[in-house]
Amino acid sequence: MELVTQHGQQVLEIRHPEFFARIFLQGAHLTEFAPRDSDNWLWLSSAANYAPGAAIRGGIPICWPWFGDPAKNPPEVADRIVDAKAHGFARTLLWALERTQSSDKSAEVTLTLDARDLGDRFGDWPLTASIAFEFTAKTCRITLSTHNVSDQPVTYTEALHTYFPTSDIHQTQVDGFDGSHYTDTLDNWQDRTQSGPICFDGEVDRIYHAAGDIRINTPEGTTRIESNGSASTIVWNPGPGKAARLPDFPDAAWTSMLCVETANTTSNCIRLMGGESHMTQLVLSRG
Ligand SMILES: O=P(O)(O)OC[C@H]1O[C@H](O)[C@H](O)[C@@H](O)[C@@H]1O
Repeated sequence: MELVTQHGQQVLEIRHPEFFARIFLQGAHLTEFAPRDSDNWLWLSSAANYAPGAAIRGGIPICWPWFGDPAKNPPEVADRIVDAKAHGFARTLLWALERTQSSDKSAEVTLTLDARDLGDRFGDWPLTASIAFEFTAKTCRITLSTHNVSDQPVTYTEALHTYFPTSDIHQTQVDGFDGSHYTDTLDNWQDRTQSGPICFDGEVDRIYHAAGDIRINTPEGTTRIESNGSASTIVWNPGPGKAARLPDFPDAAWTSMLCVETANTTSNCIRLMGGESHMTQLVLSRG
């Protein structure tokens, strides 16, 4: 493992005989995980903005301590938000590298963020976050832990906003939500029920009130997401119109990516009593 400078940022490169991974310390942002002889399991925009304070388009941005538009969050979350950007502040701040460890089979990296250190500009969030990455030749396990360090209840929302590649979004399906309820944010936030696999034909932006065992089937094969401690899943593809409006996103790239986000949001927000913690985990595997 080596800390290097890339695009003017501190980046931890994990060069293991069995796999390669790259984590930006800003945002504790994993942009690449590739077992030996494999492509990157994560999609990364060729037009990504790596400037300090910008969110990298691709990989796994950490949305914390709120997901999405502040105004769409439960009042207990929205009331704490001072810096009214979408998806919280964790994805654009520098995390501390807490621990690294590797063996002949795996590598582990832990980074932390203490929201009490940030000052008034970010509001009153008496929370600490830690993210643990565990890589092997066959899996990528990510655990986001949140701890309420105060003696009062604190409510937050979150997402591990994973970008996946596909060679053709029209031949891509997401399995695991048949019969699940979701909120269609593109249709007045109406509640609907999924029937069969999720298919893509233009913009999709949905909050599924379900999680668990998910399969992304693309022409290249199947990626599996197992989640724990997550009760929401966001499924997003910008379609041609939104893709053209996003500055860090090539116009045609909506056909070669999708996001399936391991989350706790809207009515599945997490309310931590003083001293309590919560863990949200995803495990990626292929085949
Ligand atoms: O552009 P960003 O702030 O990174 O957000 C990218 C996307 O994230 C989520 O998936 C939301 O559901 C989308 O509505 C949003 O467009």
